[in-house]
Amino acid sequence: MATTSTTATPCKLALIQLAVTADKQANLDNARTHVLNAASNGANLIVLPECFNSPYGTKHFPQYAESLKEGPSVKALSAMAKDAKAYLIGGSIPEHDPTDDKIYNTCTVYNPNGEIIGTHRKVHLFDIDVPGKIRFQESETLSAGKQLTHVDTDFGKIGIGICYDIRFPEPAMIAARQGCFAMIYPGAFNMTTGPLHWELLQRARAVDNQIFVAACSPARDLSADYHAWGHSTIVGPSGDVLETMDEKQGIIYADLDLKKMHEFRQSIPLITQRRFDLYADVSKVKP
Ligand SMILES: NC(=O)CC(=O)C(=O)O
Repeated sequence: MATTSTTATPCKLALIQLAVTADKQANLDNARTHVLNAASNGANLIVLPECFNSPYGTKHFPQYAESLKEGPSVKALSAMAKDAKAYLIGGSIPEHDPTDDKIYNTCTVYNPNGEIIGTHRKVHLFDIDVPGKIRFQESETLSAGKQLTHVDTDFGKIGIGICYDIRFPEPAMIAARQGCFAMIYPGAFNMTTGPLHWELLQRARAVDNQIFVAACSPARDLSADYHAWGHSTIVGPSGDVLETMDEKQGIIYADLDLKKMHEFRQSIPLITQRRFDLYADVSKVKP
């Protein structure tokens, strides 16, 4: 297992639970106001929700999709990170890739100079059918990403997933074993799966891997087609909820203490107790 640094810069994480509307420019402006607000409160790692610039829905994705090179959202996010002088995990946006003419659910990540340091396309599409509750088929208009994403920051390495990606333990396991100290998921669970699984999955990914896990949702809008659960949450490496919130727009903060994470890993030393003679180390399996 790769080691996670103990001497990294202190990290103050902010999750921004944004109220998303049908007006893309208004969403970008609202994101900017909140990112600068979080930075003025000392946050140096700031996260936006899944689909923060568009309503969440398969019919909306083609309409709101934009190219990362030409579209307004990447430009706006880059300026936000630069002006906030903070790392920014830019939620996700419907991305149109002109090279293959496909649409992806894509998260872009920026350093404090406003440069893109990572791009994650949702790798597990949200295709579910819970009779009488919710049917959602992202694959009607979206294509799946083809790679896992880890970004290097002054705090250490961070793994990125988007929403449904959290249901699959392997990406978090691989990230932790390759030295990431956190997994961050912009996400938008709903009124059926939110109460059942939102917090449980974050705590599971955290406690299995002894890493920080955070998931950042849009605020709930009962006038929209899709009702987000909200409850953006930050979980510590022992599976403890550090901060959480209700369904309304707002910001939560937590100091991510890597020293405490390493102390906890020494108390319960899963890292040295694994039995790779009995099961595979997925972080080493060749695709
Ligand atoms: N919206 C998602 O991608 C996932 C979700 O809501 C769930 O897994 O539940």
